Amino acid sequence: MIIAVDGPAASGKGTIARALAAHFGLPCLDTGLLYRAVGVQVLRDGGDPENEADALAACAFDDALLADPELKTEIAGAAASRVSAIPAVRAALVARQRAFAAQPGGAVLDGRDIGTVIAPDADAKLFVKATPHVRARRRHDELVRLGHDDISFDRVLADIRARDLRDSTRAAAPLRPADDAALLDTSYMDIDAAVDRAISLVEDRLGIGRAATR
Ligand SMILES: Nc1ncnc2c1ncn2[C@@H]1O[C@H](COP(=O)(O)OP(=O)(O)O)[C@@H](O)[C@H]1O
Ligand SMILES: Nc1ccn([C@@H]2O[C@H](COP(=O)(O)OP(=O)(O)O)[C@@H](O)[C@H]2O)c(=O)n1
Repeated sequence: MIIAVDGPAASGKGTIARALAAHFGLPCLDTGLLYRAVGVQVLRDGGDPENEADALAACAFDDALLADPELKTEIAGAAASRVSAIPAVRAALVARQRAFAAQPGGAVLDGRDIGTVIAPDADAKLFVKATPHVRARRRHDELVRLGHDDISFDRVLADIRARDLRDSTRAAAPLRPADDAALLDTSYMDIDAAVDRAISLVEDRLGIGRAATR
């Protein structure tokens, strides 16, 4: 069983994807980390995240980078958003994501194009959203918790708006809900409520569990 979870920055898709994976006993891949790793690698190499050759060279990053706390910064997020608009970079990362999705038993993947490009035949698709202000508040709180308290709320909000615009207007695999995705607006839900709703929506799609017996 493949579950695709997409949505904009700090909508809660990663939290929901991990909870769904735990609930259904599936492995989970945060695909944003791959793009963040490419973005950080370009910067470390002294390259330009919008230069195709620089970004493509960075796709050969060492997997140890995926666990580096630097990937969580807004600088990494902005660099990820830039490299991810380059079709050759997306192409270089597709096989790894599809292989993860295709493992026996299935998987949960979260990102921007899981339901549209990586796993268009996923058994269940969610598109998680929330208002920019709510997302910026969540991301700012998270950054402060992680010790990155040198960034203002207004800066995080501006970064999120810029990333939303770049991610949804690019030609290659733009951020958009798949036609058959269930929409989940978490603006006024706490984590428990959002996870509970996500499980119900997936069960609904699969025709199992609570939703089927309601
Ligand atoms: N429904 C929610 N209510 C409050 N905080 C949330 C909610 N969902 C996620 N968060 C918090 O917001 C931050 C971003 O969530 P995350 O799942 O990483 O988002 P995304 O993967 O979409 O970027 C995290 O600190 C997470 O704990
Ligand atoms: N499947 C994906 C995942 C991320 N990305 C890009 O990578 C950036 C960082 O993704 P992320 O999921 O780690 O970011 P957050 O939503 O956690 O802030 C996004 O802004 C996208 O530009 C993408 O293009 N496709």
